Amino acid sequence: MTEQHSESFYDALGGEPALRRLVGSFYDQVLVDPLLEPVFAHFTPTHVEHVVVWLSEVFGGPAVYTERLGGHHAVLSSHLNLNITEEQRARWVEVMLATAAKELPADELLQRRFAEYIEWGTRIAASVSQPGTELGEPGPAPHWGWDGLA
Ligand code: HEM
Repeated sequence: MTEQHSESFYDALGGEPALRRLVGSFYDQVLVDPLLEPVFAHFTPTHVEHVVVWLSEVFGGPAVYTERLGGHHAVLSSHLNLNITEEQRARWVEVMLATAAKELPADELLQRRFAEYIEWGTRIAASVSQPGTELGEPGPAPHWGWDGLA
């Protein structure tokens, strides 16, 4: 943890309520975006809640995704065979970061670390989404904070 941030990354970003606002607003935009909407043809309302729970765990909140929703392996599996293009990945990032700028605190390091996770995570999602991917055992859920990937 850096000197100027005594609060945990999770608390600083506003915990689960902030992530719920972020993800809700994000999918409102994704589901009407011409490039992204076709990828989310099988979207369900539980999707939003599951992404909130995943992001909470990654950023230092409770490990509920690992305990109840299948953990890292399940998140990666959700993206298998989606065939996400680089254009779609980049658009996903663009919408997410624009939403984070509005919904998360205007702390420069917090926004930067969040953006780094999003860049990293979307590259993995797009990579495993290509045909023929075999996941193997991906290990525990990643953790991300003031110093990036823990
Ligand atoms: C940091 C990046 C990402 C995170 C944290 C993430 C997180 C998740 C999670 C937690 C789920 C499971 C939802 C559930 O259980 O219902 C999921 C599913 C999904 N994700 Fe992502 N995702 C990321 C990137 C992407 C990208 C870049 C795309 C496409 C452009 C994408 C498209 C999808 C789709 C279509 C599903 C639903 C698959 C189905 O129908 O079950 N994701 N994602």
